[in-house]
Amino acid sequence: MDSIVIKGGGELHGQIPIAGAKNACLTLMPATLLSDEPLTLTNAPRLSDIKTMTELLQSLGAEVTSMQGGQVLAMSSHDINNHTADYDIVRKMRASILVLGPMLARDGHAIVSLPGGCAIGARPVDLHLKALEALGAELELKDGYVHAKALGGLKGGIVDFPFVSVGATENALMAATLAKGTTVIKNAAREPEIVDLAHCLQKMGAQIDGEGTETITIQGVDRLNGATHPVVTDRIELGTYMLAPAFTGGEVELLGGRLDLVGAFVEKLEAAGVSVSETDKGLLVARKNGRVSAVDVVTEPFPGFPTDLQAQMMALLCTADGVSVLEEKIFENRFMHAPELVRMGADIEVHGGTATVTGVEKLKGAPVMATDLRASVSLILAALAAEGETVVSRVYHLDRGYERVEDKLGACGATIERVKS
Ligand SMILES: CC(=O)N[C@H]1[C@@H](OP(=O)(O)OP(=O)(O)OC[C@H]2O[C@@H](n3ccc(=O)[nH]c3=O)[C@H](O)[C@@H]2O)O[C@H](CO)[C@@H](O)[C@@H]1O
Ligand SMILES: C=C(OP(=O)(O)O)C(=O)O
Repeated sequence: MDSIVIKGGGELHGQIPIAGAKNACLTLMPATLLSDEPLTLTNAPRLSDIKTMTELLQSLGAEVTSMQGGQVLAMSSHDINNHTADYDIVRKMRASILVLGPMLARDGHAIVSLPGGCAIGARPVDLHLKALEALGAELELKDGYVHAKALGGLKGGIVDFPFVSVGATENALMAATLAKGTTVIKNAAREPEIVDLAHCLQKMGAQIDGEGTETITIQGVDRLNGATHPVVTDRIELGTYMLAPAFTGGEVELLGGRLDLVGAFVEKLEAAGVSVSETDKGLLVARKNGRVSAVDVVTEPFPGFPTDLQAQMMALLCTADGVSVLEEKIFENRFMHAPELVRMGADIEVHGGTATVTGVEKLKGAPVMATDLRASVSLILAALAAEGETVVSRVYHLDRGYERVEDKLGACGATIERVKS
């Protein structure tokens, strides 16, 4: 298993290009199952999760060709010749559940393994299933698999979510594009990845209104055509690298960065004393004076502060001046980075969904273990400004969501290398 070795100290200066969003690409790829014409995605990120989704789609009969080093994915799903998404692939990646809605909508049947929980929480899929039932699907859970049928085809209906779910909104949205009649999704997720999916589906001929708001209305059509679509910028990769100069001092320009993707996060960054400005090419982040200030953070669905940036923000606040309180409202077990940061000298107390961080002057390098995707990168960020050497092990988590992290940070002056084993 590879590890990442970082020697802390030294400001960062330079530019970092931001890739297309993992969480958008993983929902755009299953959309290929809705049409027998080709769907081409440009600006795809080069990540292990994309390879896993490629394998899953290929197992269902889709052709997926990766071009330009992985930045272009040409997909074609002339026929779905296997309607079962197997446990061995689904268990690797929760986004696999997103093939359920499209297969059901196109062919009226699908069998998909339940993804199960993961390190950050139980992560049930009941809302995905209820949404599909509201569109007329009959569902049965057998031997760990969801068996779904809609033999006369899906029918438009009202999908009223009790709380916001990104994944369930995506599954419902894709399924509704081919359902007969009108579907209204209430309390829909408003994440940029949902808007990106809706824009791609619109290019494929879907009739969708209200994406980016709480109510999405879909008028079902008989078939969808092919399209070419660029994957939206990864707001989580963007936020992660915006934090790098906040840890180390210096100035970094994030190429392709957009304020509208990271509004709530930027508010907190500025409150902590970090400056953010727009440039022709993206966003410029600088921390010119001493320590950052403590700030309180509550994670919420978009447009609130994203759960996927909570670990990285906590790492920053470990050396802030004062006491910060972070409340995690999306996932019940998303503080696994806290004990690892404590190994580096942080003062963090976790009670349920709340972490209280009392800033210390400096963290110290240590051997630490990545427990999940965002936890991994929070440890790398912390290590950039820590005294001495940090070795982050189990970085396969990192490779799910960040391409070439060592090259991107190394280009700005960080002392960071991947050690293969
Ligand atoms: C609202 C939110 O911030 N969602 C995040 C979530 O999306 P993801 O789509 O994975 O998760 P959801 O948005 O569906 O989950 C939101 C909440 O709803 C619960 N839930 C979800 C589905 C369901 O059927 N039943 C149920 O109870 C989840 O356990 C969670 O507490 O993780 C992604 C990866 O970290 C993030 O990029 C998303 O921003
Ligand atoms: C937890 C994440 O991804 P996933 O939902 O694929 O586990 C994430 O993107 O931070």
